[in-house]
Amino acid sequence: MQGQKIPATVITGFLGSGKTTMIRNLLENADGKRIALIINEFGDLGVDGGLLKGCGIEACRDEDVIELNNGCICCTVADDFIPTMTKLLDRPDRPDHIVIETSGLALPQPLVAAFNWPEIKTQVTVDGVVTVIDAAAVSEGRFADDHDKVDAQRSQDESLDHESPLEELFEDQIRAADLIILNKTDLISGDELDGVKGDVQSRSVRALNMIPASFGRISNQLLLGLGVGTEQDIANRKSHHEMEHEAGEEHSHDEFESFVVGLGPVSEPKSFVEKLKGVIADHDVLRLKGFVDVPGKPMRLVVQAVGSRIEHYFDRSWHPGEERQTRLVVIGLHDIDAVAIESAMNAAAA
Ligand SMILES: Nc1nc2c(ncn2[C@@H]2O[C@H](COP(=O)(O)OP(=O)(O)OP(=O)(O)O)[C@@H](O)[C@H]2O)c(=O)[nH]1
Repeated sequence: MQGQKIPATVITGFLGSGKTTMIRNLLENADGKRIALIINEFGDLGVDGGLLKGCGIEACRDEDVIELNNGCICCTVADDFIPTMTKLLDRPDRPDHIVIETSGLALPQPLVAAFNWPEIKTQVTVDGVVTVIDAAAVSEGRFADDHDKVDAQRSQDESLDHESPLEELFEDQIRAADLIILNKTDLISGDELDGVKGDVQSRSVRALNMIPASFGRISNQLLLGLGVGTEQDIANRKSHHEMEHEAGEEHSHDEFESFVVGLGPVSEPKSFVEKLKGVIADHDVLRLKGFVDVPGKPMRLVVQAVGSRIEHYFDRSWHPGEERQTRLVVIGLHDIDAVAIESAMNAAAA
């Protein structure tokens, strides 16, 4: 029992694993609970907040959706997260539950540790860390594909301790978890799911609690009310980066790069999306998402790509007075060729 403290659920998981989709489901089933959302994204375009704000779900009031877009939450704890939490806690109408969506590149550990800061420790506790995993991506080996190369590098240089940045993050997010959602099971077979479970468990010394799901459809009874108080156990869940930091290395997100591409109106969205698939494949784009202005359509088009999988749909009407724009955020590894990608996207939109 955590007394009168407000429970906060931290939802983490790699880029595009399905965090926002799961949160939407959670809000749709809020059952009268007042839930405040803190959403952190990598990249300057608040797509997740933009999708949740005004989504029409009764439990999702615009003032309860707080966006933190000044970098990954794990690096901006003191400047962004703590002041945001204190402001939220000072409101006269305090929420029943707080849900924090980290960016797909965030290490959850520093965020969870922040709940031990005196400003918030007496008022909030971490109900649990929920890590969403793209089971289809794991099954395709997207987080482990550099093993041979890394092992070869290690054998050349004894001091080298780095796995691929994707694999390290994947493991850090698993190690922080109280509950793991193996999402996107609609894309894999039962045998593949068993393989994913084995792979994920092999990355943690603790026995993991894993639930398979598709489109984040999990009962709130399973998701909320874990009652763990994870902040008290954070010392046992060290990330690769914390261990490296103890060895004198600094944590940064230098391995990843994001930029926003602004384009003109797109009159042929189907063909645009087909061409984007090629751009993503040619340039190893990890994540691409944003909004598209389709002339003659009253609705805003959402484009979402996770690796080679791409989706597009109209989500809501452009608001009166809102500028109709085509803006997409692109995320990749640090050597991604932003100039070539921007020019290819311009060509795709033409
Ligand atoms: N097939 C399938 N697609 C899914 C599932 N869950 C989410 N998606 C799709 O995956 C894409 C990314 O989902 P999001 O919920 O935005 O993922 P996210 O983790 O919030 O993404 P970031 O915040 O960018 O890291 C969207 O196109 C979703 O529709 C699922 O279970 N199955």
